[in-house]
Amino acid sequence: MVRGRISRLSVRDVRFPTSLGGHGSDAMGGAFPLQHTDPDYSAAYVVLETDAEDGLKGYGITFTLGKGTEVVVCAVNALAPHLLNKDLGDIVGDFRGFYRQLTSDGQLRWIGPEKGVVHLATAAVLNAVWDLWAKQEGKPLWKLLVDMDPRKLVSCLDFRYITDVLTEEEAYEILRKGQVGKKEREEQMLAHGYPAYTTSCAWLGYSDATLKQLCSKALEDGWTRFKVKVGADLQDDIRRCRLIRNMIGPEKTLMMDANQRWDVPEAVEWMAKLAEFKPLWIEEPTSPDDILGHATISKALVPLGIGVATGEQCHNRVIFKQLLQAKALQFLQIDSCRLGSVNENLSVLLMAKKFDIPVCPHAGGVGLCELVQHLIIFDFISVSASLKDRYIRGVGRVCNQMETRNSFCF
Ligand SMILES: C[C@H](O)[C@@H](O)CC(=O)C(=O)O
Ligand SMILES: [Mg+2]
Repeated sequence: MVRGRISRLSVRDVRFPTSLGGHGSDAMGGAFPLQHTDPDYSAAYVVLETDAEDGLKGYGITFTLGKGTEVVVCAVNALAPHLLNKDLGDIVGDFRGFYRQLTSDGQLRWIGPEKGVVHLATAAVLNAVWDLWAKQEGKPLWKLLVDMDPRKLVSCLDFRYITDVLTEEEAYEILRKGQVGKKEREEQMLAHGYPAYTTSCAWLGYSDATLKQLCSKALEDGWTRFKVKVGADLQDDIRRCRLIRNMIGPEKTLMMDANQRWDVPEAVEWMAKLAEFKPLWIEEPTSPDDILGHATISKALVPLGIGVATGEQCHNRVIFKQLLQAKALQFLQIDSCRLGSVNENLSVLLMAKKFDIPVCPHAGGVGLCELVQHLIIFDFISVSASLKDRYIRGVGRVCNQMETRNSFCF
């Protein structure tokens, strides 16, 4: 039973100096060889308190990089009046309405709508609401979602702008069919976790020596799927991809990530040169807003056996809808903090199911690995019922499989 009135919303600017070690570096940003040298992994960290006696708090974040956090914190504070003094029961009782209320704020909508800083702030705030709801129900978020009646679940989602590909009734049907075999899939997740890959050995700013050392360690730890950053300098990419492919051998999976570095023809030409290293996908080959550009790249890379993955900077469900309609991606990468929290992420999971495209969430940044596992475990148990071509991003810890954990955020 949900209870309490939101009595306090606080938001903190949390930063980690990851740039000092080149962790998180990619091909976007300053000119080569500088690259994206200053990604300080950060989060706008929201805490919700209620007047209920249980003392439970809701924790929500959105992932940011360094000083961008200041702007998101400001946007979270601007959204706070929508939550303060509201009953949690009223919020989750009409969650679609509440999502609409936040994304339609008359003065904030102009700097969105449903995109950019204001949408990142919406994600942080709503992530905290979902966390609080799950905690009050005494369940991890994935379990709250898995156990929820499909009618109630679809009532939390905003289908505005996507009904041309997915209506509420179709979403309900997907979830209704997903009830079959749910128990077995839940047991499978609890016993074995979800397949995972690592990016931790091959950030662009790492020296070859660091790459080798981290890759050996990852192999020792049992990892079998590796992502390497590419896109700044072709000869450098060829050397690094050869190095990593030689180390992992021909059977293990290699993914590549260009972080939006290329124009469309350049992406195709560049990837033709990296095809010998057999990447499963090229991630973010060009601007995240260029739907038709992604479609062109996808089409050109099919004969090379390379898929296109994108989504970590995809604004909202509308862009994902068009990426799916345009056959512009083979791997869909939701981001738990860029889309409007669980509400909007679920609508994208359901569209991906309809288009039969595997979802491989973006993670790795502060808190993202924790958040996305709830979404993807729900996806497996209640929506996709498949692990084919689906991988979650892991950091450090357990190899190849993300274990299920207890809370949504921390
Ligand atoms: C700047 C970030 O570290 C970015 O490179 C992350 C990313 O692309 C990924 O995790 O994938
Ligand atoms: Mg990426």
